[in-house]
Amino acid sequence: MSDFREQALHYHAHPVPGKISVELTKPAETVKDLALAYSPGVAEPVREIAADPANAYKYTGKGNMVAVISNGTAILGLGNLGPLASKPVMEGKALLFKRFAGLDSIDIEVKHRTTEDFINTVANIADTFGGINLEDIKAPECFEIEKALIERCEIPVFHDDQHGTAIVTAAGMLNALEIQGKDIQDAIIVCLGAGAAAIACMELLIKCGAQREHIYMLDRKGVIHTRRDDLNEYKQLFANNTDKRTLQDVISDADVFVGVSGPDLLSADDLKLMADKPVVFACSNPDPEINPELAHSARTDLIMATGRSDYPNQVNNVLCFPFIFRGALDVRATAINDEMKIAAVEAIRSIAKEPVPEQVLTAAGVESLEFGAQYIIPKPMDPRLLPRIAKAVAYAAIESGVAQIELPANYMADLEA
Ligand SMILES: NC(=O)C1=CN([C@@H]2O[C@H](COP(=O)(O)OP(=O)(O)OC[C@H]3O[C@@H](n4cnc5c(N)ncnc54)[C@H](OP(=O)(O)O)[C@@H]3O)[C@@H](O)[C@H]2O)C=CC1
Ligand SMILES: CC(=O)C(=O)O
Ligand SMILES: [Mg+2]
Repeated sequence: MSDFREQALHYHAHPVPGKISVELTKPAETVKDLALAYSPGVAEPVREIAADPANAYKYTGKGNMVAVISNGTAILGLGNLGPLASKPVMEGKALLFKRFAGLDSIDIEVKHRTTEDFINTVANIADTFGGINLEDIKAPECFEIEKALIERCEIPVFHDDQHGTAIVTAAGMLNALEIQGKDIQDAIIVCLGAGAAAIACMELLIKCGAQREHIYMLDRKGVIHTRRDDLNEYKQLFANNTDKRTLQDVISDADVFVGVSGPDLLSADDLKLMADKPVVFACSNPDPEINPELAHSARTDLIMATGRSDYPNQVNNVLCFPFIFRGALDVRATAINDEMKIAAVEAIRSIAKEPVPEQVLTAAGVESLEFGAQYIIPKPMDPRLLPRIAKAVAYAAIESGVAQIELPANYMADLEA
């Protein structure tokens, strides 16, 4: 067993199996405590909630609780390995919610026969939570699932692999193109992958200025083009009227490569075909579309990012989902809309351009970090992410009319100081 594999398994197994547990927020030591916590005291909040469901936010943990829900059909880039095998990833997302945004989170892995079964299961338990983070559900079912749940649930429902990934990709991409001296409106973009992450990333890049006709998307069968008759309605939106058919055809002179597909699918020779000063986001986890060492040995003028923690420029939805939910829940938003997503993009982008706090340098094990090719996007442990993104998102929710309560006075002020 490799040393790292052994360490990873040991980390998950000891001192207790798994990565999360439940803690109590109230005393439960005396007879009086138990009388308040359970019978007879618990009947009082029950009656209050039955009279007005909004009281669930006052008397239970609902408002600070996010469910991380998966069916294990697209676990990272490992594929459809089933709900139970997805549990370490879902516990991991719960860990990140708590560590980075103080949100309580529970993982739920759903075994189901039909897409409708899955939707019904989630819709039927949704009221328990303040928000629902859907995770690692493959395309195209993920689109139908998210749409149906948004319609049926009164709390924010957010498919992280779509929108969390898109927000972080857009923030990193706008910064990377700025550093390379390129404009997103002119950029020729190749997107390898045509699933949950790919479709959402490209749609958000278009909202940020990219031209749809400059985007070449590929799935396992090659370029998605207008003469294909096997495209689902989501891929159809990216059907390009072109004679180009292969990755090599479209990567020639491209400015941008976004990989949200699988490991080792982009070769050094492919990379050499790209235009001057390219931007390469090889975001497949755990193994990127091209290894960064190989990419940097192939050319010196590129900006390179991966989804991993152990290389510079980590383009990973961890930079978004804890913080966007924090802001959404703090104003009891009914949805996470485009205005909130764009606010998150701008907040993430701007942090990368400012001096980096000492504690981030220490955690990253480096002496300095400065906006540039090796630092296009903040590190996940940057303490500015929480106040800046949550506040921007909460304000966007209020301004766009989906907030149900006002922000508390001096919101996040102590963390911003
Ligand atoms: N860094 C980050 O933050 C994130 C990274 N990701 C990564 O993106 C990848 C996809 O995830 P997700 O979108 O959720 O999964 P989906 O299952 O929804 O989509 C996978 C897509 O990849 C395509 N694909 C797979 N293998 C190949 C191949 N050999 N050549 C071309 N296309 C291929 C599939 O093609 P087809 O349609 O033909 O089946 C499909 O369109 C994963 O590796 C995941 O780890 C995802 C979310 C966040
Ligand atoms: C990061 C993540 O969500 C993924 O790779 O699926
Ligand atoms: Mg995921």
